[in-house]
Amino acid sequence: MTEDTPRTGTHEPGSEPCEAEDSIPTFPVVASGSADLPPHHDHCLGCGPANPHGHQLRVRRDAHGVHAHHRFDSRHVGAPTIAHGGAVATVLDDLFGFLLYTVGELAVTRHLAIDYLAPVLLDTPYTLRAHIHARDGRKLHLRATIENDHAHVVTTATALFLIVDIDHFLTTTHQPHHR
Ligand SMILES: CCCCCCCCCCCCCCCC(=O)SCCNC(=O)CCNC(=O)[C@H](O)C(C)(C)COP(=O)(O)OP(=O)(O)OC[C@H]1O[C@@H](n2cnc3c(N)ncnc32)[C@H](O)[C@@H]1OP(=O)(O)O
Repeated sequence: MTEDTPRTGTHEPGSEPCEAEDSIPTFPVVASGSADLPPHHDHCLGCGPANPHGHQLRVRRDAHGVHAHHRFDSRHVGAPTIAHGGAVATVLDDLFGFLLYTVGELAVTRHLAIDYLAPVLLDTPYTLRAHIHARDGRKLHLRATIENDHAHVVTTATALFLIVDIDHFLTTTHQPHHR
């Protein structure tokens, strides 16, 4: 761990931004019931407020994990009137990334699986929820749902995130893994 390593610890709601002065994102543990969690970084495709092409997801921690309210719009169209499955996956992957605020660690997606049970419609309100199903060492097994205003679940997702250290983001020589 170096002095550039993202900090972990307890975050008082609304007290400090996600990014340190040197622009290295931090993943402090954020208390349940707090206000919006900080975006991963300003230009994050899922949640960055400065990314005009992004989803600008706003996520809160709750007693079970994290949740968000979201509407897909015409930028995310797949089949007419329906959100593109890749856009839905983007938002779910990013939502999973907010669970890092419940563990206070850096982690990345190793596996993401999505069941599209019913179309996700454009310009329609949805509630997204994610929680940690199990932790096994550095493996985080995660689950998520998207439900409509009638409490019907339209999408479910599971993910395996692996905890990594800061060097993961600093090296440019990653080798692919073959399973
Ligand atoms: C300048 C600083 C910037 C900092 C900035 C921070 C930003 C933080 C942003 C977060 C924001 C989030 C946003 C959304 C989340 C993304 O978008 S993350 C981006 C997408 N993901 C990636 O790029 C990850 C690419 N993959 C990798 O780099 C490497 O594969 C990994 C994930 C580091 C894992 O490599 P590894 O450590 O060698 O692990 P590997 O041996 O493959 O597997 C580890 C274990 O998992 C098991 N496993 C693997 N796959 C499976 C599977 N499908 N099922 C079951 N088990 C499996 C293996 O069997 C193994 O088990 P054990 O043998 O240990 O018991």
